[in-house]
Amino acid sequence: METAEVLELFDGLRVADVRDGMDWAGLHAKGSIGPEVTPLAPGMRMTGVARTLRFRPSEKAVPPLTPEEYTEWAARWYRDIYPDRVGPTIEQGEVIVVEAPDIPVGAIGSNNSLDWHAKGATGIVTSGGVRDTDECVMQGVPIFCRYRAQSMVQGRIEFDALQVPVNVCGVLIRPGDVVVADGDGVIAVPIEHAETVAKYARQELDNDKKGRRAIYERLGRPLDDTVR
Ligand SMILES: O=C([O-])CC(=O)C(=O)O
Ligand SMILES: [Mg+2]
Repeated sequence: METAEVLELFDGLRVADVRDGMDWAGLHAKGSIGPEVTPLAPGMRMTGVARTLRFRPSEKAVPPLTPEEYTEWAARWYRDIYPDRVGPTIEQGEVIVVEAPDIPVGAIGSNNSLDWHAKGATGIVTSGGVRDTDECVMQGVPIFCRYRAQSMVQGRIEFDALQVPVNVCGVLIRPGDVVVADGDGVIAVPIEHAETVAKYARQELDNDKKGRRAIYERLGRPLDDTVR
């Protein structure tokens, strides 16, 4: 299925609707990432097709270096050990899904998140940490993460793999799966179930709109997009 088709299928669906669609498809135990992964700021939401990335802890010792030497050494880490492999590959409508080791590193920051968004990513989800968070919130690129972290990657984590099945807090996400995220968290839909899940998610959303619209009308409350 083309990414544009997936985006159309899931357009406007809330995480709650997609969760319901997964249940209708018999996938009760699948897809929902736990409440430890949250949006960086209220109101962030995204839908897209997964492009996956995995980082791993580094076993390399940081040698004794002068601050001047450190500048060169740190640049080399980006060049040789932690190159941005995902940036050049991003296509419009993708969510960047990052499996990161459980160590306090801000592998996602205001720079790479904005760059990936400019290249077409609708947002980012990571099992790891984010830094520059005030700037990330100001920039408004949807980011869903498990924690905030201060440290840079050098001496701590390495690039491991691109476009492999990843584990995000116990949920398997494969390249090409559908990822939907909003204030309720993040859910991943196996691409082979996308049509069925979206169909019944839409049924739930339509029913919900109808029900809430009737309450709005009873209250004389002006209609908004959530009930139209
Ligand atoms: O440099 C990094 O790897 C993370 C970061 O702070 C940014 O992208 O702004
Ligand atoms: Mg930064």
